[in-house]
Amino acid sequence: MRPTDHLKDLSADDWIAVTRHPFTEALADGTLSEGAMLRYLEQDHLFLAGFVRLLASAVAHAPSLPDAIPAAQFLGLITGPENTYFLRAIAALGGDPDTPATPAPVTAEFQALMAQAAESKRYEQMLAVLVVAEWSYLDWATPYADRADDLPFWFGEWIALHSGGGFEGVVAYLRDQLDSVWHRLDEPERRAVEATLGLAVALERRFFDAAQDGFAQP
Ligand SMILES: Cc1ncc(CO)c(N)n1
Repeated sequence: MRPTDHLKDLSADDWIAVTRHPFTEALADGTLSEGAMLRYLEQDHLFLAGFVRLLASAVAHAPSLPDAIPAAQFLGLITGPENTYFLRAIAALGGDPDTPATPAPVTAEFQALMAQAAESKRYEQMLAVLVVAEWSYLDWATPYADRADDLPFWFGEWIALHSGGGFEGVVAYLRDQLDSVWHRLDEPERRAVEATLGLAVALERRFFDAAQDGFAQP
């Protein structure tokens, strides 16, 4: 079994909760309220700031240039079209894209986990969080890919950004990186990857749970 399949299986319950969540079901049905989508995107834009630093750290710690290049290109996508999506969608939903929201507790925990991984100097720790973030989004979004064009852009583009061949390639690359580094880890390092990856899946679940009740705002 691939190490990344083993790692996902350790969090099977949380994984299913994340990838078949009522929040993303409502998003893909177009029934999610605009207020709930706005509050989700405001919190997720804060997530993105930590994610960019984490991905940049992974670029810096990749063992070779060919290992670094797909992550570097993905960094361009996230800081380009994806960031622009955030700015357009937050504005269209009535928010102010220039004023960062106050981090909700789960957002702050996610930021702390990403900062810890980014500063760990351990490539496998960075990959543990990156694999969860991208693979779980690919899994929830893929079944809805054919609906993206029929939805308002703030729903449809969010699905399109996390499905399709290009994004599948990103996830395949991140999994390959973690699968290869896994074989060079000793037992304590493997247990540490399992712990970080499990924490990341649990936080993804709590993030959607919180998003579903508007991050505790009316
Ligand atoms: C919380 C969260 N996890 C993963 C992704 C995918 O990048 C995202 N945008 N937000």
